Amino acid sequence: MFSLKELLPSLKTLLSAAFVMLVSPVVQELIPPVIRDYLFAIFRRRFTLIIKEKCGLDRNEIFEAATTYLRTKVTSDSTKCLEASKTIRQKKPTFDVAMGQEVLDRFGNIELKWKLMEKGDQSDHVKKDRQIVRESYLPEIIRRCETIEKEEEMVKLYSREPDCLNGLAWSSVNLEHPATFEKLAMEPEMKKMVKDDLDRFVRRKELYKKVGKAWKRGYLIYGPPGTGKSSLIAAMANHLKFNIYDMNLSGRLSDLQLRKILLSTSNRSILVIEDIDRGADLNDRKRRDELFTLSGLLNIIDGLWSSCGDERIIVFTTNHKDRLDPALLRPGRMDLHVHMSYCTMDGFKLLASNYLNINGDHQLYRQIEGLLANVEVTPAEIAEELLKTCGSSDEVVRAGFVKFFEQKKLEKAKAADINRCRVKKGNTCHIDESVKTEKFKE
Ligand SMILES: Nc1ncnc2c1ncn2[C@@H]1O[C@H](COP(=O)(O)OP(=O)(O)OP(=O)(O)O)[C@@H](O)[C@H]1O
Repeated sequence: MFSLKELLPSLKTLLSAAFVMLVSPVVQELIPPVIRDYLFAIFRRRFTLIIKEKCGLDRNEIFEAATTYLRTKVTSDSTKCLEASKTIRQKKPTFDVAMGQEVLDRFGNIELKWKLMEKGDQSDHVKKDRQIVRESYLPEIIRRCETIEKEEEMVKLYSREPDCLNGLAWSSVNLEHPATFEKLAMEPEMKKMVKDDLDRFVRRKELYKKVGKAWKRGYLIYGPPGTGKSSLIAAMANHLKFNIYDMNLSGRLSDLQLRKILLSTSNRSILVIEDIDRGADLNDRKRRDELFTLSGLLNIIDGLWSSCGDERIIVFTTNHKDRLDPALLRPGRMDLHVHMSYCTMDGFKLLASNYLNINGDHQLYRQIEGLLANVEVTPAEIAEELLKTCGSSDEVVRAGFVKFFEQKKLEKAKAADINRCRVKKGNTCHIDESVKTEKFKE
């Protein structure tokens, strides 16, 4: 499962930053410096535009677009100090503006100087060219940023930082989860159904408009831990190139706060609410402390998204579908219910092809088929086992799996024994000592 929190940079560092853009008319290179300085002094019409990273609690889209846009500028010779980074999965390094470094840009006949600064380190200049910057240059940067993101096929993962601003602000990292539909072990028909459903959904803007329906789609993904629910969400995001918003519902949130959080999510995104069964108390929260319920949350989302116009996806995940509020399962609430099952033989073959490059038939399969029929194992467990033996001989892989399944069978027998021994007394469960087997007395 991709851990959302670990990937995030400290929000405090980010909040302390702002781009400062100094704007002035371009002075021709050909003019001798003395005259140029003189002209500059006369026609000085510079102004400073401060672009803070946050608009109150919300993300500042211009700041984010500027960061992406300036990445395409900082490799020029004029930039002396860059910040370089490259994660394992990135094909090439990324160069960002370093704190305090100036970056020059031109737009028509105006010259722009960008600087990333600590908050508070700002100065004032005379106002002019403001209109061009505001009405042409900044919209152009946002447009270019969209193009860059499309070309680089960047998918972002947004999370709420619980310790900062009461968890009302989003911060993002690039989603580098490698999951794709092709690599996902799940029922082939179900996989096809989800993929086709997504493709159909994004194609149907006009239809949604025509019938007066909000252009949104809801998925409930359910199944035991380790069956690939998070991997499926990452595969969906990678397939559509949609950003993910991981809506962690822990902590107290009022309707108003919830609205604020939801309003600051962008279009073409997947809003994820994981493990809704864990917040089982969400079902009756309203009655207890006037906070939202899951159904209430869906109502808010319906209301907000009806007016946003662009495509949105919401995904709920749960390990226990049976524990959910029936209001959530009503037809029309979630458009598609997706079951992620224990590993099947098809799933095993796909994982073996991913990890061991086994394609087509293999002698290992006949033995595994028999073993899989008797115990429930998750794709995560199989993947872990394959990782251990990956690169070894067929014999080592086979022996590894025989041992693995024996262990699983033993665990299953143990669990069955314990279940048999359990007797319910009032609200608590006890092991009935009289029927406890020798094996478990220790
Ligand atoms: N269906 C699958 N296909 C391929 N790999 C899988 C699958 N399920 C699990 N895995 C592997 O196991 C890891 C953990 O799976 P994942 O976090 O997606 O499961 P989950 O169902 O979301 O679990 P949880 O309910 O605990 O959040 C994945 O990173 C992947 O390597």
